[in-house]
Amino acid sequence: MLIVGLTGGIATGKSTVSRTLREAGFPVVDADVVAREVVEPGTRTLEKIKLAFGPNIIENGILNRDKLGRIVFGNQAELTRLNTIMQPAIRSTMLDKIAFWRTQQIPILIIDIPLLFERGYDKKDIIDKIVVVHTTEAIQKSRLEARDGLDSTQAQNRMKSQIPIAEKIAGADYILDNNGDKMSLAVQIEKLIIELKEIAPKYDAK
Ligand SMILES: CC(C)(COP(=O)(O)OP(=O)(O)OC[C@H]1O[C@@H](n2cnc3c(N)ncnc32)[C@H](O)[C@@H]1O)[C@@H](O)C(=O)NCCC(=O)NCCS
Ligand SMILES: Nc1ncnc2c1ncn2[C@@H]1O[C@H](COP(=O)(O)OP(=O)(O)OP(=O)(O)O)[C@@H](O)[C@H]1O
Repeated sequence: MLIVGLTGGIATGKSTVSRTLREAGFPVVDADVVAREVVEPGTRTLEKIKLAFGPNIIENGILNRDKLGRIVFGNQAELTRLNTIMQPAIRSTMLDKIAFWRTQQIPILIIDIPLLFERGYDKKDIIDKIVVVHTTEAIQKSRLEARDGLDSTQAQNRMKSQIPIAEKIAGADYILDNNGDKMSLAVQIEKLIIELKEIAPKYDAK
């Protein structure tokens, strides 16, 4: 199985790309979805978050994501505290999902993971090829503000919580430029699919 890591900066278009890949028939493991699963009501990770950030971070058993986002984005110490709790749980669930897909005899698995580089998934021990979807910072910021209803400072804080996109591009095997319209992105994705299908047989025995 060829494992393809899809990453980029916040709001540069990963979900838009992974949606298209899913529609084209590729299974996708989404780290943002996993990050929600591991804090579902009753989980040990949610309990740890409650201990670290106080009981008010949970309302009716459910994590208040907006409140936690306001605490951690823009405050490195708090973000590190959250990451220390979340990352082991996210990693272990991701590995379980990858192990499941290995039993399904599929040629290509897509891993949509915003923090691929930040979390060391670029070592090629798990992920074989890296796709980076990028935009300019100005476009990234305006799409982020529009999608999530954030003000300029909140958007900037979230962007600054990740390594610069130029470093991600430097580590990419495939690059998708999402500064244009969605049609331009779709054309690049079609080309990417052809290239991935070409190399996938080399990973059959893996
Ligand atoms: C702080 C939380 C509750 C805010 O939730 P919210 O629903 O507002 O955002 P969501 O989870 O949808 O994330 C949106 C984007 O923010 C960025 N982001 C999320 N967590 C982080 C982080 N720890 N560091 C840097 N960027 C992050 C990613 O690009 C992600 O796609 C949430 O982001 C969280 O639990 N983060 C820690 C878990 C994590 O590392 N997730 C990323 C998966 S690898
Ligand atoms: N080419 C494009 N033209 C206009 N808007 C776009 C384009 N690509 C993506 N968008 C919009 O930009 C926003 C961010 O895209 P998307 O949600 O795919 O980013 P993401 O990288 O998955 O974000 P996150 O890191 O938060 O998960 C969305 O509202 C999406 O519809």
